[in-house]
Amino acid sequence: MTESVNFIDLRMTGVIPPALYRRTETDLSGIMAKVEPIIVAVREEGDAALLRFAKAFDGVTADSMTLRATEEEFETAFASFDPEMIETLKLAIDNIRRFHEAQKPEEMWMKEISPGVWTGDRMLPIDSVACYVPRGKGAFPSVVNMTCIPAIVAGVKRVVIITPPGPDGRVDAGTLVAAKLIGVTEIYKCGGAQGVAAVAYGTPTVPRCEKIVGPGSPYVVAAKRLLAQVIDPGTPAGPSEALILADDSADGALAALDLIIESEHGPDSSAYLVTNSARVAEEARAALPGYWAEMDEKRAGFSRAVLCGPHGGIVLVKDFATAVEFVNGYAPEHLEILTAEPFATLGQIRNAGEILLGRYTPVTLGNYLLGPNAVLPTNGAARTGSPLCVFDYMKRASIAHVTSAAYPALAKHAHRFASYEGFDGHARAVSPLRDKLLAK
Ligand SMILES: NC(=O)c1ccc[n+]([C@@H]2O[C@H](COP(=O)([O-])OP(=O)(O)OC[C@H]3O[C@@H](n4cnc5c(N)ncnc54)[C@H](O)[C@@H]3O)[C@@H](O)[C@H]2O)c1
Ligand SMILES: N[C@H](CO)Cc1c[nH]c[nH+]1
Ligand SMILES: [Zn+2]
Repeated sequence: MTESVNFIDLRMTGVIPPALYRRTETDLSGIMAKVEPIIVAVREEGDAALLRFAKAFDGVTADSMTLRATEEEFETAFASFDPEMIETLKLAIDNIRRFHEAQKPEEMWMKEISPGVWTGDRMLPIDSVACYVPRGKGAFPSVVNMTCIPAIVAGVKRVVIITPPGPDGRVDAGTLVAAKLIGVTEIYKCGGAQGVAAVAYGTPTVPRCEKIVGPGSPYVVAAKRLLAQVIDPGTPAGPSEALILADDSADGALAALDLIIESEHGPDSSAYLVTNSARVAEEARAALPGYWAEMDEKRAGFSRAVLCGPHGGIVLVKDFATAVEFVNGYAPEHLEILTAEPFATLGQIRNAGEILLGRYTPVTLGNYLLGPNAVLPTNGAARTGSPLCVFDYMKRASIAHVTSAAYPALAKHAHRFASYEGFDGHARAVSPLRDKLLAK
């Protein structure tokens, strides 16, 4: 491979070309057209359609496949699983659980906001959630952890996993082991659009769920959009992306090592190193080919496609303020800060899904085991959106109580308001008519 990394030198201009903020544009219109009949088939034929699509799209060749993972599958997965990897999963699960427990709100709060007026919020878990675990481009026990643990911490009664089966008709072993360690035992072998439709409508085997969370292929994204009136589609999480922000204190070779992390997910990912240091930029440029040469061929291919293509590379800017402007304009999913004073830099960042501070906090740690959720807003959604968290599995009801002493003054104002808006029934409910009934 002779491609060279995309090197964007903006030192002569303070202007960041808007094209640099773009991610891969997945035109979903063609996919939507393919997904519609899949959804109809699942709604009308249920399990039979799921089994047919497993053969067609997941290459299942097994003669018979149960749609729900069996106890035997869990046991086989555990028996063949590397014990050291179980240790690692346990460490990740512990940290992720502790983070989300710390994040969990009080079940209820109430405050007297004016004399006799008590108001607050009550938080309750949703009844059921389907956690989508992708399998097309790899195995993702990490997604099991990130989607199921906050659900359990939130107190969701029914947590199920849906995931594409392998050609052998079985669930990926890492997914089975992580699920069991967390305490999730309902896993259904349906991926893509058919999986989303199954939990949206329910089938004889797959339960209907209130909400679906987790990243997936464009088929999953399209199905979530089409079924948004039937199932809560949660925050969309698209192709992975990261920015590495470095100043002149950074080691360019280290920055390059971390630039590769999210670029290896797939050719649809995005990743930039942005720096005001020509030395850091040049060191990173020089280091990349050596790293790619040492990597797994498929992953190196994805990384090269990203960093030598239109959605990745090295951006060299004239000063650090412009580098920060680039970060805030881009609103990355993951941001790693490699500066002399990362906590001082943090104060300048307004838009990022996850902010990792310093050279000992690479994106890889955040992806797997620090605790904060790695299912994050992508494609600039971090401007307004937040990481997946316990709140995504809970709903909030406002609560209020008025004392008899506080009622008369409030009723007078509410009556005036209702009359102004022309709501006679509203007004009568706080009129002297009520006073008479209250006095009975
Ligand atoms: N944000 C995160 O936390 C995170 C984590 C991991 C992965 N990701 C992203 O999630 C995505 C996962 O991609 P994946 O491919 O592994 O997902 P996937 O497992 O959902 O894709 C496979 C499914 O796509 C469907 N499909 C494939 N070809 C089809 C066709 N021709 N017609 C109809 N359906 C078809 C099938 O149902 C199949 O089961 C990637 O973009 C990755 O970057 C994000
Ligand atoms: N980078 C993904 C989130 O954007 C998380 C992940 C899982 N495995 C590897 N990476
Ligand atoms: Zn990753």
